[in-house]
Amino acid sequence: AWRGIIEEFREFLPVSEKTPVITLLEGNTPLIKADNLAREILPGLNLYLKFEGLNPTGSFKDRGMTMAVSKAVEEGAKAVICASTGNTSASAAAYAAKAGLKAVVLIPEGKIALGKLSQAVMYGAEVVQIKGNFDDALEIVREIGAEYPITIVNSINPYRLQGQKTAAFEICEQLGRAPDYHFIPVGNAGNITAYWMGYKEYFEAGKVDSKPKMCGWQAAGAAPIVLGHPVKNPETIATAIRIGNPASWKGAVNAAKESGGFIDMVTDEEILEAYRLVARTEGIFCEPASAASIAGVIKSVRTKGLLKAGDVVVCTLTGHGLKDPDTAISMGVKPITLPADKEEIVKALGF
Ligand SMILES: Cc1ncc(COP(=O)(O)O)c(/C=C/C(=O)C(=O)O)c1O
Repeated sequence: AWRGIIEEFREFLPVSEKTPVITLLEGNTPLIKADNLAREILPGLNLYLKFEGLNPTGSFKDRGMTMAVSKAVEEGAKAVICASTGNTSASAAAYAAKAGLKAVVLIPEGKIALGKLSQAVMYGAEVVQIKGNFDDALEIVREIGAEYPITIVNSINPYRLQGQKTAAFEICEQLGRAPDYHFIPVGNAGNITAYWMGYKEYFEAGKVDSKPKMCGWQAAGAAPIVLGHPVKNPETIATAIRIGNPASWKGAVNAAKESGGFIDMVTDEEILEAYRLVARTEGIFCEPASAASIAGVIKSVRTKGLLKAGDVVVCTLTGHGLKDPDTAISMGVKPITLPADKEEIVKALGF
């Protein structure tokens, strides 16, 4: 039975027998062949979706958090802290609860998806909504972590990237090879950095004989790496990646360059088109930020002529759609309301 990513990938992780393993059995998420979606974008494309929304707290953050919290316990920490657009705080709160640690989370007031806030609250974190954005919150967390005995578990904590690189290992095992391209959303840029680390390690270990081109996607209103400068007031409906000054900026640029890939951006409209399309063609409900990777595939085909039939492309869908019910309801097909009368309903449905 699956024992969580630390036990499954121990040989590739900075853990020893002294490391307590705090796990919610994260990882082992499905790699789904998306033939219906591929047909809508580019017939013949071998498109796979790594659905990280099926992790214990509904996002990829659990991979990094099992490592960061296990190492925090090993080092005698009593409390953890993070800034978050939502998913990091949900995951930190859950793993802290499992570990018996206190969790303090700083989130941008009014800019966190409902599902994520409900998780941080339920897992028992101290939830602080700041009058500012994620970048402001991260700055404060860096200062607090430097002055007080509390472990920062944002992806500036190297153990987070160590845990997150295991998704690349799983993809290589599931595909039996590395993909030609890996498309991924980019916010604080830890995940694209972690995946590239993972693909390189698996290649160097002789587990695969190639590495993918890393293709990162920012939201047009929050695209500091694409623009080449921090964005003071980032704005996007994909609130998970509403970040103006990514902590792993260098790692992301390095991943794109070393792999022969790139970092580009997609508009909110393109993100929402992809968000709806993947749900309607594949029955997969991801959150808006995750759909940036699919919007990137669509843009790459439509405007960049980048991909061709036969290419093996993996998109990471980073979070579950249930995280952000408000966006789903506002962007989905409107429900109709009718009296509880069969005839009325049958008529309205045009049977
Ligand atoms: C669904 C979802 N998709 C993509 C990203 C971007 O990953 P990174 O580029 O590694 O930051 C996030 C990130 C969220 C936070 O940064 C946070 O929770 O504080 C996310 O939740």
